Amino acid sequence: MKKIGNLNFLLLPFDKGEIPVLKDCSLRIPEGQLWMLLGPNGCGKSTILKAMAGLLRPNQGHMYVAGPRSFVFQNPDHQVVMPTVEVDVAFGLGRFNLPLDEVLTRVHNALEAVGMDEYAQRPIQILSGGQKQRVAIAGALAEASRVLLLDELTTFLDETDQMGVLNAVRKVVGGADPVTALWVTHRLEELDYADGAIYMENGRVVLSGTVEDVKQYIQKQQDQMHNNGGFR
Ligand SMILES: Nc1ncnc2c1ncn2[C@@H]1O[C@H](COP(=O)(O)OP(=O)(O)OP(=O)(O)O)[C@@H](O)[C@H]1O
Repeated sequence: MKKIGNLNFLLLPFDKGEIPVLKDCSLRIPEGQLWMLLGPNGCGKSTILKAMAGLLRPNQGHMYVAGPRSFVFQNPDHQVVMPTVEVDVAFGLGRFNLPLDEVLTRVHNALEAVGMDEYAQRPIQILSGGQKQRVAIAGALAEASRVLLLDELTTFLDETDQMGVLNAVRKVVGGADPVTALWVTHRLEELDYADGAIYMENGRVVLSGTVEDVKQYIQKQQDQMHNNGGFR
């Protein structure tokens, strides 16, 4: 078993039904960093993320993730469901049986961390998609999650909202209390916010390294595709 900072796991061959989706996947993300996970449609990015979050159970192999973790969905309407911002962030704390003072402190700190404190009393339905994503991330932080698993958060967002979410994640990852994040994306411009990147193909991790390494790999793939008339 591998131990890697606060995000420790080893994912061995993993079948979904009869079809193996992830094959010998093992990746490493240093604690307190934001890494991006990229790859063609259907290569297994969301499956890895969901397995790490405990939303999917590998039916072969072993997996180990250290530290409390939270999954943030592509569509915030599937996650941010309470009437106001403050109540939504507090919602997940119900199961911890905390004193009210502590709930309020955690909610305030989490909203501040994602730049949404001044929206605490606002109704959820007036928020933009990116603001809702930041509320979802605040919910994870309030629950003291140390690992954020972020699945294509910006797909439905305009540029302003996209920047708001990227900056919020960057800020919490670089904060005093180390948070580690793995962010699935198709948007190459988002790579510039990352500390490192991983590229997957057909259920395998084919590259894990610097942002520059992954950019070069993608460029090479695109050049090859271009030279082959659009097909690989
Ligand atoms: N519930 C499921 N049952 C069976 N196969 C599934 C299931 N969910 C996904 N798959 C298959 O697993 C493979 C990986 O899917 P996954 O959603 O992880 O890919 P992805 O890289 O996140 O793709 P995208 O970029 O399109 O979101 C695909 O072949 C997909 O069809």
